[in-house]
Amino acid sequence: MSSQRLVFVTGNKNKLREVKAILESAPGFTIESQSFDIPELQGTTQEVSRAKCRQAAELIGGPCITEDTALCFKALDDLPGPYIKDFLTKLGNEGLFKLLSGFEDKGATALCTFAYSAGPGTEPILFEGRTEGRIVPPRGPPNFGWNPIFEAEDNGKTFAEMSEDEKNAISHRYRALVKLRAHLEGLSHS
Ligand SMILES: O=c1[nH]c(=O)c2ncn([C@@H]3O[C@H](COP(=O)(O)OP(=O)(O)OP(=O)(O)O)[C@@H](O)[C@H]3O)c2[nH]1
Ligand SMILES: [Mg+2]
Repeated sequence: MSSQRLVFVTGNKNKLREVKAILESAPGFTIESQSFDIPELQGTTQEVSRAKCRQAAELIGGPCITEDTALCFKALDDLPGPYIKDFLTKLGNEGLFKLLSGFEDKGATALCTFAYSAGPGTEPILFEGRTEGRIVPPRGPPNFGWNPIFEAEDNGKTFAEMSEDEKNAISHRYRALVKLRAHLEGLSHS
């Protein structure tokens, strides 16, 4: 069976590794990457995702996917949300945990939004995946972003305490990719 080639535009090597592991685990897709750190507008997660993918399609000059990850704290009305990268860079994982020290509710949602553009000038289509959990003092190796402070409801472990396969079976990224894959498989059969 021939596989469909997809260009994933990202500046993040950890994301690329997880996307390849999830999408290339079964025949159907081959992922190539282009490394660009695309400027991200402020707005809702959907506005940020659409703008990022439109710019990526212009840069690539063809079909592509992009991904935007948000970490939403329930007590903070879903902030930091799409601004998590800056918050993590400035506060670190300890600081992010302390942000919630004044609140009983440590609940959080990891939200992944993939955007697919068929090429420059076409409107991106969005695919969202969510993992519910809570923010805890860091546990596990600090190998990727805020993995050590996000404890998933599914198994009570932080993302950092999980093996790659365990994380990739329940993650926000996996749940969004299931939807993207179904969409692309539909396209290739029509
Ligand atoms: O612990 C984590 N587990 C994850 O599963 C995960 N996915 C993303 N992140 C981090 O959250 C911010 C998102 O920002 P982001 O979506 O703009 O990513 P990015 O700028 O690194 O890459 P890209 O925009 O070039 O694709 C960045 O700090 C990422 O490192 C994660 N941290
Ligand atoms: Mg980014």
